Amino acid sequence: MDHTPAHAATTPPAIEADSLSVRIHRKPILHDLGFAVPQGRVTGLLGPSGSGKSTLMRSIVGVQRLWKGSLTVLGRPAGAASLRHAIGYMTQEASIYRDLSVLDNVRYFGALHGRSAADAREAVAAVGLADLARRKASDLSGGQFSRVSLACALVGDPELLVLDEPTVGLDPVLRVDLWERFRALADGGATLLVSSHVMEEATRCDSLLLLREGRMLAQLTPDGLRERGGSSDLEQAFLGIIRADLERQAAGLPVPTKEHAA
Ligand SMILES: Nc1ncnc2c1ncn2[C@@H]1O[C@H](COP(=O)(O)OP(=O)(O)OP(=O)(O)O)[C@@H](O)[C@H]1O
Repeated sequence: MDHTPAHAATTPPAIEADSLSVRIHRKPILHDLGFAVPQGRVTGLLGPSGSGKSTLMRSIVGVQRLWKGSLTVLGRPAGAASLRHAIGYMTQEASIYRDLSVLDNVRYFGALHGRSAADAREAVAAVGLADLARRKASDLSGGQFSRVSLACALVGDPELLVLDEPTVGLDPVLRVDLWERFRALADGGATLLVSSHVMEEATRCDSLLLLREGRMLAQLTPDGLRERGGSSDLEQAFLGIIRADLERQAAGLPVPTKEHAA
């Protein structure tokens, strides 16, 4: 199904990177990335463990210092103070208050964005925690805990949602519910950047960014991935692209870093 909104071709990208490099403790982590995340769509950020997904997300939300290149988010440099209310960010390690209830956590984050108690209840329900709204966060399971964190990112109704592995540890039914919610948010105009290890989730995205060892292997659609990777199975297709990249490296050919497809 084509989820491309009619305005997508004419609107500027929500996120644009040009020759972006990041070092941590002088160690190069992201290498000369060039890509564009379209507005009002769901973009999946996929890559093996350690490929740099979280580092890239931290760069986008403005908590990671850039070394070289540029990173523009909603038309402003990443990290600009004015972006604070426009971005919802869910980290891998849930950052919520353990001594507050589920609802109070979400109300607190909602209040920072001027949202009402009703908005907080709605966000709690959206992540399937309505029955546990009064439970203290410290008494939740790991999966429930991370869902509170997701509700905190959703409650501000931000223009851009950056979600670092939001479906890890969730049962399949809730996983499907959440992807439907992400789709509805994008249909309403929000931009979502969602990282995942699970290639099956890539089918739910409009656009995919494939990272490996800090380099952008490709930016394409799920169909483009199947075609370029030579398999209808997305996992196999990703492996096909990695193999082709390794062969290119072994042959001493230049390594592509910039992708502006999809
Ligand atoms: N604070 C740090 N100090 C040193 N190296 C770091 C630091 N943070 C990240 N790295 C390194 O940067 C690389 C990318 O890490 P990152 O967490 O961005 O990957 P990831 O794709 O999100 O991995 P995962 O899927 O396992 O969460 C890894 O090699 C990691 O060891």
